[in-house]
Amino acid sequence: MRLGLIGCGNIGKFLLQAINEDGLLPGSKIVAIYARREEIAAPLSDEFKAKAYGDVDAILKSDVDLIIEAATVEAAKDYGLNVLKSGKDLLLSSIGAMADPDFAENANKLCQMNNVQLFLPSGAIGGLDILKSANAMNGLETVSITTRKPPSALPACSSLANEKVLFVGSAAEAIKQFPRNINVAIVLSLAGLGSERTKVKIIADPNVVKNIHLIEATGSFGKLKLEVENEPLPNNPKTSYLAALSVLATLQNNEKCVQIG
Ligand SMILES: NC(=O)C1=CN([C@@H]2O[C@H](COP(=O)(O)OP(=O)(O)OC[C@H]3O[C@@H](n4cnc5c(N)ncnc54)[C@H](O)[C@@H]3O)[C@@H](O)[C@H]2O)C=CC1
Ligand SMILES: O=C([O-])CC(=O)C(=O)O
Repeated sequence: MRLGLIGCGNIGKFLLQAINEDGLLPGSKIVAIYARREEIAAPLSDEFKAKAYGDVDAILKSDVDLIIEAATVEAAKDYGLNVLKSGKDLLLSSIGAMADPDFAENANKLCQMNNVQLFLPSGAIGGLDILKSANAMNGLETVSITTRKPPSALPACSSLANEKVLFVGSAAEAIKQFPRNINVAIVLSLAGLGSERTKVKIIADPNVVKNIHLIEATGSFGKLKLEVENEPLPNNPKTSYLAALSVLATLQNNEKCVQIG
């Protein structure tokens, strides 16, 4: 596979290292990168032997097979549909884009029309397999996620002495208010009850150093309780290491004949 990358921050650099340097996706390479600033793209282009492009359209005209978005929800919305229109597969890190009903509907249509695929990795959480099974006969009743992060991983709460609940509400509202911090709630919504019925609580907690996500669900299947204590990425406390790993794992699994889960 020839891969294109939009966004050269922490997840992007992790992928360049893992795929182009460490060979963790045999037969595939990131051959095209786009960062908004040339001074970011140029040294990465040299180091990882991936051509830096000045805009995304130029990458879409090249012979890449799949585009990885590792930028922001806004960027995912700006570029995502054009990627699918151009006949390339798309992998979104910023799954929050899918909370926009127009974007989600158009993305679905384009995938069908152009016979391309949209990959939505599980990111910094898990349990999506359970929710999908639990809802196979519409038996899922409640789904919630409680996210607890250090204040440095959340906006506008750097000097907290005690834990503070920043948000309680639907996943649809959470991603509007915290587009950089709660993409996990949207992938959870997509696997289960949708973004209006998925409940979210976000807590800034000065006593934790990890990004902790507690997922709870009930339904005819029984009950689910799953807590992930995520190590943050070294250069970005906002992003969990598992989120970057899940992008790599999705790419490693997408063409396998035997599909697990
Ligand atoms: N699904 C999940 O569990 C998670 C998803 N995410 C999503 O992944 C994204 C990337 O995460 P990180 O790499 O840790 O963030 P980061 O902040 O380290 O890197 C993002 C990079 O994208 C660049 N960027 C922003 N807008 C752009 C645009 N329009 N075009 C090209 N580049 C652009 C920024 O300059 C930055 O270098 C986050 O913004 C978030 O939306 C992050 C963590 C978990
Ligand atoms: O990395 C995490 O723990 C979750 C996150 O930022 C997101 O879902 O946007």
